[in-house]
Amino acid sequence: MTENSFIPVIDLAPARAGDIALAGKQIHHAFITSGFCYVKNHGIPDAYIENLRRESLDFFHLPLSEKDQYRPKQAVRGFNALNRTIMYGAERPDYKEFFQIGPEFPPDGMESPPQNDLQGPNVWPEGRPAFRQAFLNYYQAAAQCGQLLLKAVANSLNLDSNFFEKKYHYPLQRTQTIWYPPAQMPADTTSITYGVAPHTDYGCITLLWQDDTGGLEVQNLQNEWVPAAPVPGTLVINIGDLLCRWSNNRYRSNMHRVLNKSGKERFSIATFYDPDFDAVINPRDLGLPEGQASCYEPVTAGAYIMGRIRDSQQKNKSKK
Ligand SMILES: O=C(O)CCC(=O)C(=O)O
Ligand SMILES: [Fe+2]
Repeated sequence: MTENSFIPVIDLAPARAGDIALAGKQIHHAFITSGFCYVKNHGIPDAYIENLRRESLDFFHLPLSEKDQYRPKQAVRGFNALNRTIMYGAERPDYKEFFQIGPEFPPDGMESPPQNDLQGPNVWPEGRPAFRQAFLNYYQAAAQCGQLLLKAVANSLNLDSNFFEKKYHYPLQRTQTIWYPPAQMPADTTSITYGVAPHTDYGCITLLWQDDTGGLEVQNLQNEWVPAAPVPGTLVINIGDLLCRWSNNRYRSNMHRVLNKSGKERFSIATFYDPDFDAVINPRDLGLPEGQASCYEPVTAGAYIMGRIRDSQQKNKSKK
């Protein structure tokens, strides 16, 4: 199989014009095979990407002491420094910094406290209104693209095209700008310094913009690592463990990793576009093929994602 058919490029232009069927068919093929595809004509304006890239790099290039004022107080919002995230099962922390935002809660003008651990106010660097605006513009455009992709996913599973809308009233969308400094080999060179160690994503669907540096790799059907090389004008889309579970394992949540061997910095923007905290994830609702039993009990999206986050924190603690 060529890499191209393993991670196909899907044109979203017809879907954006209202014809979802072709995208549905292509997504079905991609998600039962690699769990990955590229999408072009995704609807996120180039200017939004460029503005967020420029604003984020300006921020990441600041001294650590300045960036660290914006470290998360809750819900991983804000600036996360180098060496502070470690993937489950990994030897050493990921060699990346990232800045994360999520849905603003409580919404402007409301006083109520956050109702769960994934909610909370965003953290914004002081004196950088253009950073905030660029982030919010991208965040909203990524949500629109996420909604369109989920229509295609619904079509791909022969569901009503609005199936996921009912599960996405206040989605758990997390958008991160990620900075991979030029990698340095650790003194102990027996283990590799990953930008992101091998992992699967926790949630339903991930939308990733990557610059032209390269370094993202995906496992093929022989469990070998193959590059998901940058394709100009596209996003990389992959599914996570929650959609795999929801689809009763028909769709593949595939292992991937980042190895920045370029000797240069790398920049990417990841959006984890996940359902409402309270959305019930029940494989039976996605229509089980004839004769297939459900492999999983229903679970809420929030409980599942929080459980995965807690699990990884505990495993990492017990490693130390
Ligand atoms: O930066 C990338 O290319 C991928 C990042 C990723 O896989 C993640 O953050 O889950
Ligand atoms: Fe990932």
